[in-house]
Amino acid sequence: MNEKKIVGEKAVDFIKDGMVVGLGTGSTVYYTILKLGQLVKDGLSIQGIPSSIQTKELAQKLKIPLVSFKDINQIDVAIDGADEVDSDFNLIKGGGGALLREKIIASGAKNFIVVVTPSKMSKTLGSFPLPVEVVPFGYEMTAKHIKTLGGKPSLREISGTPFQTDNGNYILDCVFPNLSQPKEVETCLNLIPGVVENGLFTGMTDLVISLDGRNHAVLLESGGSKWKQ
Ligand SMILES: O=C[C@H](O)[C@H](O)[C@H](O)COP(=O)(O)O
Repeated sequence: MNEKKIVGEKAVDFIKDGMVVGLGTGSTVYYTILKLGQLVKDGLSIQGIPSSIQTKELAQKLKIPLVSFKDINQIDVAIDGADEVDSDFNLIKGGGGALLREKIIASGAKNFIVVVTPSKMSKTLGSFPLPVEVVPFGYEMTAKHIKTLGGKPSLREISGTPFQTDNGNYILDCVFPNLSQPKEVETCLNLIPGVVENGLFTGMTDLVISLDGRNHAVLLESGGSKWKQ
């Protein structure tokens, strides 16, 4: 049984003909995109807007028509995975380094759906180190400023060289002992010179798709949901 496939595929139930769909990044939304590719092949007419080069290449392979921001007025639905989800549906994202483009897309979407396996759900955020995208120039100084907020940053590296995002930036993975006030931390981090964006997505999620005890997809709506049909 593939948990990611069950929750990922369920999200396509919310996609209708003619929609502009924000396509997230990662191994869970991968199944959403595969399913969308199948539906497009069968005649569904949508336009996708990808949140990473990886997703763009996948969508192109599946022949999902893509648009750019200059050609659209709004994104109808964005679908994405997450690294951690709290009880108010605030998120930590960016485990794959795509957080900036993902946040631009989610913030421009009428509705934002998050697809996660149950292991990602927690009462309070903080088990997953918070990814913060920073410009390479002076990132050591940016890291010092993050420490004053209580975070312990470490530069993300691949085989000894800094990981680079699709935007040419670095990622500092920051352990925060307490993320019970995620909105505050999200705002304060983005005020630090050198920080481009951080992986806290607060107050953005309209619907979480996860699994129940029998491994069936469940739809969870937050109290503050702004879900619009
Ligand atoms: O940068 C990556 C994204 O924020 C992903 O959506 C997140 O890391 C979850 O990915 P996955 O579904 O592979 O766990």
